[in-house]
Amino acid sequence: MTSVAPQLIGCSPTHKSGRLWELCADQVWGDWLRYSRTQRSSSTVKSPTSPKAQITLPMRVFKLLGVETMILTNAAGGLNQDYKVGDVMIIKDHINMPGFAGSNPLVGPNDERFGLRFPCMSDAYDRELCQMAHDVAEELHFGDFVREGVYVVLGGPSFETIAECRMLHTLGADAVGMSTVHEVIVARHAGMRCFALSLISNRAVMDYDSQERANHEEVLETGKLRAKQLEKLVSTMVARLEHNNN
Ligand SMILES: O=P(O)(O)O[C@@H]1C[C@H](O)[C@@H](CO)O1
Ligand SMILES: Nc1nc2[nH]cnc2c(=O)[nH]1
Repeated sequence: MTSVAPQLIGCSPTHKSGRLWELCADQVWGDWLRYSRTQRSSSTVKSPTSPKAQITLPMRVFKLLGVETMILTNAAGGLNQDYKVGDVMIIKDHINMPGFAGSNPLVGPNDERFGLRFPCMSDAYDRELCQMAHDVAEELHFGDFVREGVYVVLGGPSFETIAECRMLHTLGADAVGMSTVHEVIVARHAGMRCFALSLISNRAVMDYDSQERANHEEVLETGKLRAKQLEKLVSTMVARLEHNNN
């Protein structure tokens, strides 16, 4: 899901134990399966066990564990021409491109225990947490590589064509990737606060004369270069959140 593991906030060490995780996953998963079997036998309602519902199941498990705030990270290609490889983008908003074609993790029967049938997404990324990230970045002297922008998700796993990159940039996206948005939609549906960062691991190729080619090796290399600083940024935010909660 992410190049740097998603951070769990507000969870005691016991909560992170594998066994408890399995129990919660079993419970949620079992409920889903039972529910979808009933729905299938009595109507034409779509099964909730779509791939997107499956990959976002951990968000619901986090919710059941009492997690209130989600911090997610990803690697993304930079569409914004001012961005450099190694920049870190605070995600202020997203474009759910698969959603335009009806692929949304919430497609299927709505489980009212988690949230509304039609959840709002205009407040998907918590503004207070974005501001906290800017403040922490300044304090850590990371200001010169921390940005804020719009993330667009595509289905992957192929990287984009030049025409696609140009189109995405025109649509208002600053970075393009393959994850995070589905998790944020499910987390917001369940009422969790969300904050997300993109590491700009490569430049999206926008020019037919360019010799640049998106490749996974560069993504991994950039991830290694910034890992320590990203860890510092996120762990400082977590400490501040814990302090503010006490
Ligand atoms: O952090 P994510 O998982 O979004 O990373 C992107 C998608 C692929 O895993 C990888 C491609 O290089 O980067
Ligand atoms: N779709 C997409 N995902 C990425 N993940 C890291 N870099 C990229 C990219 O250029 N495009």
